[in-house]
Amino acid sequence: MITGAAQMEGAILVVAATDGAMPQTREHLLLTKQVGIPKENICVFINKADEVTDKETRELVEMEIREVLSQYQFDGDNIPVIFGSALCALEGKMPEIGEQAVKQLLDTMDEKFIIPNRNTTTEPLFPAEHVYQIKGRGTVITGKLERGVLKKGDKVEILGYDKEGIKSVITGLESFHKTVDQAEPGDQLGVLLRGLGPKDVRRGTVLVPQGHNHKATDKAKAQLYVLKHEEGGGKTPLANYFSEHVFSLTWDIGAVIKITGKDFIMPGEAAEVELRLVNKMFIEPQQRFTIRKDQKTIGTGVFTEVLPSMTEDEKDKRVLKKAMKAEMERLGFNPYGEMVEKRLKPDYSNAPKDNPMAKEFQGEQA
Ligand SMILES: Nc1nc2c(ncn2[C@@H]2O[C@H](COP(=O)(O)OP(=O)(O)OP(=O)(O)O)[C@@H](O)[C@H]2O)c(=O)[nH]1
Repeated sequence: MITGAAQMEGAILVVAATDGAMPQTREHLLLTKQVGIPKENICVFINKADEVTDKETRELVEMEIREVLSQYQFDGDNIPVIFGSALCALEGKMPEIGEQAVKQLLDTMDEKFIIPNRNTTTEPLFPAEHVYQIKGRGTVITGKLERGVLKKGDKVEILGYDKEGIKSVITGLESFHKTVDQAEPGDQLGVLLRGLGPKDVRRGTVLVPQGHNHKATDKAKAQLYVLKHEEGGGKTPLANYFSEHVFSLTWDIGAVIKITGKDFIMPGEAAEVELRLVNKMFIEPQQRFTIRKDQKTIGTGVFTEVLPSMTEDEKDKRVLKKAMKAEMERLGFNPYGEMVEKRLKPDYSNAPKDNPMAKEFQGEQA
């Protein structure tokens, strides 16, 4: 769900009646909060009801999921919970848990979900999801208009992946195969742009109006929460200079994490960090992000301050390696994995012995 998560305004939490709440249930609830889905806009579909027919087990699964919802500050007592079976719906069997349950799910969403406040007065922001080159017409970017209004003829600029100052004009807007003159926040759009080269825009860049005062940056401060293992996260803490993959809006990119004020972030803990990205991207305060490793969400956070881009020295890989080596020698153990240790050959002779944190890094790397 992660990269698509920038697009979401409501959520159906699907739980198998045979399994109940799993670590990924918690992970997704956290992410649901993280992407700012209104609390009213969530409902639960307990699937595989064909395999769990007795009332008591169903009640137990429902109770458990309501408890988990409450743990994550959702209204566990009142969130709609629907039992059904996707398989029966597909195969046209047992309509009361098949087709009818799916219809009930759709009706519930129609009735209960609120349309989020769509900000039409602020400066537009349109993150690119997909980019197509159409011969003779130009470049089409698809995605969701995050905020503001876009009109045909608007002068826009592309920002992100080190790009800045690439200007264009909107020559057409399309929403669900219909040409429109104006697009509003929340609209799923195709935006046709004039005069762009194939490398000017890609997934993860954003469109903002010309005259904006953003600057793409590769350095920002953020507040980061590291997921617990039970929330689908990793088992090991996060150490200084860890390189991870950061996802925000529609972009995702490698980043080095510097922790402010402490050496590690334990699973279940939050801390202030500085993120140093591989490319300059669109970042603004309050923008949310997640950190993923090996298909797993290990952290979620919010950018708090945009910092000036990195200096050449800060970008220098050798400087980073030196810092990692110094960190290993200061801690007296290696949090970065064998490969790094082999390459950097830290000298532990003057390092403190038996750092209790060392064992936190044994076993599975987060
Ligand atoms: N009995 C039964 N099986 C179902 C139902 N819905 C899905 N399944 C089966 O459950 C299995 C998992 O389905 P997926 O669609 O891969 O579910 P998923 O949530 O992506 O699974 P994960 O990868 O484990 O997260 C498949 O074999 C489906 O056929 C259902 O309503 N009843």
